[in-house]
Amino acid sequence: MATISASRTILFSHSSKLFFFPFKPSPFSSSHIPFSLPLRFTRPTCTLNLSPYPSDPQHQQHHHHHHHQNPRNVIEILEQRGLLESLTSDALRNISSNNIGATPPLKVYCGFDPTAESLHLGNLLGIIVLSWFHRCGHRPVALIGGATARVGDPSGKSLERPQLDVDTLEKNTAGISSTIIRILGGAQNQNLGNGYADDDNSVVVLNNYDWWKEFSLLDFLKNVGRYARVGTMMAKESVRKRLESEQGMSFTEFTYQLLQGYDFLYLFQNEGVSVQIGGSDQWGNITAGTDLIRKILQVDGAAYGLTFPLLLKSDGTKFGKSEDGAIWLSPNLLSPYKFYQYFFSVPDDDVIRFLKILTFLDIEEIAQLEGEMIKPGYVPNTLQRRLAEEVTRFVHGEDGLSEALRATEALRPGSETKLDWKTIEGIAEDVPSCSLPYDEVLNQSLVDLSVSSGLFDSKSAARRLLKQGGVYLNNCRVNSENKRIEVEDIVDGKVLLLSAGKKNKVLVRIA
Ligand SMILES: Nc1ncnc2c1ncn2[C@@H]1O[C@H](COP(=O)(O)OP(=O)(O)OP(=O)(O)O)[C@@H](O)[C@H]1O
Ligand SMILES: N[C@@H](Cc1ccc(O)cc1)C(=O)O
Repeated sequence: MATISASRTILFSHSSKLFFFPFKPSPFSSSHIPFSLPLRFTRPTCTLNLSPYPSDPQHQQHHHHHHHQNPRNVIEILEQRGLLESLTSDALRNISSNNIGATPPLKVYCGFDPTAESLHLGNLLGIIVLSWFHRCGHRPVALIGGATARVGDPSGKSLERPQLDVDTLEKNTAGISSTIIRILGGAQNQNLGNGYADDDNSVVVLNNYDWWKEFSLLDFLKNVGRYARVGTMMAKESVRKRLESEQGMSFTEFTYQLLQGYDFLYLFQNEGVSVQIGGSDQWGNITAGTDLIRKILQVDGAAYGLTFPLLLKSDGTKFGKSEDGAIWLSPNLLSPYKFYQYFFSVPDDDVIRFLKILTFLDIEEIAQLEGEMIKPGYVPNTLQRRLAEEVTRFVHGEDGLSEALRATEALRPGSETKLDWKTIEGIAEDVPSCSLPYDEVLNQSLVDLSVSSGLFDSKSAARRLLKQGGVYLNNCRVNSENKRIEVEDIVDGKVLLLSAGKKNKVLVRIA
């Protein structure tokens, strides 16, 4: 919670200064005063593997020599893994080779509109691509679209987005920034005080509301709108599609591409950002930015766009938030256990593709795993387990992964893992549950509770299984027929888990 409220205060506390025009010609000028202090979150080098190789130390050693001799290019890596759809210019390949001394690091940005409380698996691709740039020595910048979320991106949407109120936007912004910081910056190491600690590992998080809130309509029309051609704007897929639809398109949504376009120009000029990345549906908005930079700043070939393909399920549908069962990245909306389970059960057909796109495992190692999959004696779900571990660790950290593993083990039929509150919470949704008042649980006989909680239909059935040693309380076998519930049986004073045999479980919550 501390993280969320801290980043929230800072994200909204800037007093932006007025816009100044004309634009400065050089994006790399160091004399500019930023409109607002960006947040930089630093993590120590020891926890972040900045090499384009996996975190496995053996592998790193193995590749170390080769790595120095033949530094790898982030664009090649993305291409190899199925993470590259389009580039605005092939010249980006040349300037993005691994920068050990050779070329200066690039600043790369990806924007996220706070239209939901949490990011989802589709949005994770942007974070992963930012992380690949980071691992190859470049600087990632995450932009929260506090302003653009008020307008609504028509890209890939057949209907106008609903208007969000300010409270919702702020809540969403807090949630999304804390996720990005947790994943890319390491929340426990965030450096809230001295914003400009400019070391290699810092992750910058900005909010575009900071520059849009003071921008007057007349200034916008004069300094941005004048350079945008309506014909070009109408030709964007996001606009064409919508104009064909019955609902049409509002002027507000029509201007979205110029807001995102100007963001790129702003970041290019004030933050030295020269690359924008996004899903393939963002192509129109990204090129709006490179166009504005060319026309307004009169610089050619200095700003680049890169898109990645949308992540699809094997049935061809997109991972998003609108359909049910969204894979949320926030542990408040989807427990690390559930998140882990999702990847543990992906079909064999998807697992290799997902390992390439969603993990940082070496491509050679993935090829080797693929080979094992078709060998006789392959234990089903071995690759899924690896996938689930890697993705859960990246998104929820080592703690989140062990929480997921503990819950998985606790739910295994016949498990005897000792249960703590966190583990029980993690599995709660997967087990039927009931609520009973404290005094109907404490001092009750286990036989009575097994019936009142719905685990058994009758006391005689409960007694029979108890005698056979088939009844478990919090995953421990109960040996006495006369067992009564004691204070310490109620985990954290809130909950206990009853099991009949290896599979039937019921969670008793204190009402
Ligand atoms: N499945 C995906 N694969 C890759 N990128 C995605 C995916 N889903 C969303 N994105 C990226 O994240 C951006 C933000 O998506 P956003 O959250 O606005 O929409 P969504 O959740 O995809 O929409 P929907 O509400 O239709 O499910 C998209 O513009 C896209 O670039
Ligand atoms: N339009 C992007 C978010 C975004 C917002 C502002 C930007 O400058 C860049 C990207 C999306 O819908 O995901």
